[in-house]
Amino acid sequence: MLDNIRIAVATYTNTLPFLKGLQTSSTISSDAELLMDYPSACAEKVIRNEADLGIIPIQALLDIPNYHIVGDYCIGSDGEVDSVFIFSKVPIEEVKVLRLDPQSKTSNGLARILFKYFWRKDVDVVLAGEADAEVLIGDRTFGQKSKHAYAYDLGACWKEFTGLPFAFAVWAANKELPATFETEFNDALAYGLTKMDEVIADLPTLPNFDFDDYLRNKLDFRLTDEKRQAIARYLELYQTL
Ligand SMILES: C=C(O[C@@H]1C=C(C(=O)O)C=C[C@H]1O)C(=O)O
Repeated sequence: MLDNIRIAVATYTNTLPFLKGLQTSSTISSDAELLMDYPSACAEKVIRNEADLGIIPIQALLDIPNYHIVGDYCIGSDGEVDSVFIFSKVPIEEVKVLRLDPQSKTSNGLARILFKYFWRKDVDVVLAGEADAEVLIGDRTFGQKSKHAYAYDLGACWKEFTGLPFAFAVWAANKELPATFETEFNDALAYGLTKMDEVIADLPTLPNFDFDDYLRNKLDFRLTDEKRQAIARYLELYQTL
């Protein structure tokens, strides 16, 4: 039995309903420690065993031996997600250099998958420096869509490519966890999602971004069979890059 379970939680708005549930649950607050960071850093913590479970970008599942997905929820969408983009100076068919987002794992891989198999186009991929297009995820994209010549929503592009919804990140552990903990954990996530009104009421107002629409309509937190299919498809394609 683990005394103090370490949970890596993303600092993005899309994780706030889950965070509310985890902070409200007396069992989770007494048995667990919440470690807050951006998504790629949450993954590193679980990979390096500095956390026992966390919200894991699905690409990083490939780096966690014996991972197991915990519970029935994810950060996903069925089409447009409104916080995962390729912002570009030119139309997608003219992109030569693509810059990745250091805070992302899944969406960086998703952009490369889409270039290769959906747009069928070779691009140079860089981690920093000049580029004609960039991957950008999370809160840093809010209200930015109209400021770029071209914006491609990767949730929408994936749906057009596969006909499937998508799960960008899932709750996953790097070890066996007590079944009672996993049940409490999943119940806490479910409870947090019922508190959406409170989560939204606490958010600021942004000129070009609708938090209500984002959290209630664009994001889809249920880890359905179709999303599990999407994860399997993504991981298969990622390994051919
Ligand atoms: C929809 C999003 O999903 C995120 C995208 C991730 C990624 O690209 O690695 C990881 C975690 C999720 O929070 C987002 O944060 O905008």
